[in-house]
Amino acid sequence: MTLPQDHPAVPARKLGVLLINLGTPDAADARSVKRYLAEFLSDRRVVEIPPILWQPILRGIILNTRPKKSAHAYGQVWREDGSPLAAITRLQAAALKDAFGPDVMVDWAMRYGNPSIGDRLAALKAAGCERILLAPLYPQYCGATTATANDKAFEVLAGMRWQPTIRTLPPYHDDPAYIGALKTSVEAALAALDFTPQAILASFHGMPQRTLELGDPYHCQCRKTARLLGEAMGRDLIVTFQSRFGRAKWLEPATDTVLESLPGKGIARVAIVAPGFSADCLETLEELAIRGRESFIAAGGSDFAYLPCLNDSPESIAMLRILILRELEGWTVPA
Ligand SMILES: C=CC1=C(C)c2cc3[nH]c(cc4nc(cc5[nH]c(cc1n2)c(C)c5CCC(=O)O)C(CCC(=O)O)=C4C)c(C)c3C=C
Ligand SMILES: [Fe+2]
Ligand SMILES: [Fe+2]
Repeated sequence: MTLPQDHPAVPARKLGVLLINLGTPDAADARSVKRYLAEFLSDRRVVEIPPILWQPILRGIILNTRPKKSAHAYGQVWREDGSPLAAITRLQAAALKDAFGPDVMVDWAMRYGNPSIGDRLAALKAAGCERILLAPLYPQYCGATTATANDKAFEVLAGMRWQPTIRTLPPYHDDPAYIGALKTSVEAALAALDFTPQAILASFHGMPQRTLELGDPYHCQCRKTARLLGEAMGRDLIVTFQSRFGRAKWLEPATDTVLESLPGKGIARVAIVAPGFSADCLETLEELAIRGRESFIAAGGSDFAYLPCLNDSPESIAMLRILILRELEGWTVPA
């Protein structure tokens, strides 16, 4: 879109972009994981059970059992520069900073844990950003991810006497820039394999089935992403949902169930990609790449490849730059 002649561009203002992802513990130990899970699983956008019923279960059972198990899982994927999710989001912010130059400040935050949305919003404001784009890095909109990230930012803004002006990044599940970046990334990863997969799974994080019935667009947006990616690649993808949590019915089919069923159907060579995660994390590196592989091979599979997320690859940064620039339109000053 170009601005009409009689509608001049706004004067120069310092612009800020805050990349937001889910959150992760500060360290791969049970104490840190407990602190992180307590915050995450107390979010009413994530667990929609009334607190009077849920908090005793969370405090009495889950926070006494899960942290140790999860800390072990985090330990298997932890990097020298920290939790993969945080390390990769930091790299994405640094690459975008280079891509935008000095007129746009780029920072990053986590919805749960550190660096917090409150601290980073305050830092952008203190650095003189009068206009800030909140960019939750979830291609598919979900109340439990996109909405709660924005809620937290607006909660922080509610405490500011002089608020910056705010925009939010829309979901980009069907954006040609995103589908194109996925196609480039997946095809490059497939070309580097030493086997030819008979099937490719597109595994998305699951959600309770009830959220679909209540009108959350997440499930439909996941399916649309997979359809468009499949069309772009000229082959069908098997859509599955992973990381089931709790006793309620979750979206199906479940990634683990499908993986284990494939060898029995004559499919012994698979590749799996997780297009809903903008950065690799516990749920991809441990649940898919380690446990998924183990269960597929144990079920009789012969070859398994986990294809990485977009992360800070050149195609990912080029895509994010396009999506972000579009939202900054009218805020930017023509060169
Ligand atoms: C990408 C979208 C995500 C949706 C939708 C989502 C929903 C959701 N998740 C849980 C419970 C857990 N998720 C955990 C980790 C986790 N989840 C996402 C993304 C989505 N979650 C990411 C990126 C991560 C990885 C974090 C990391 O540190 O690498 C965990 C913690 C790990 C564990 O103990 O297994 C839990 C718990 C629910 C209940 C939910 C929707 C209702
Ligand atoms: Fe999750
Ligand atoms: Fe998990």
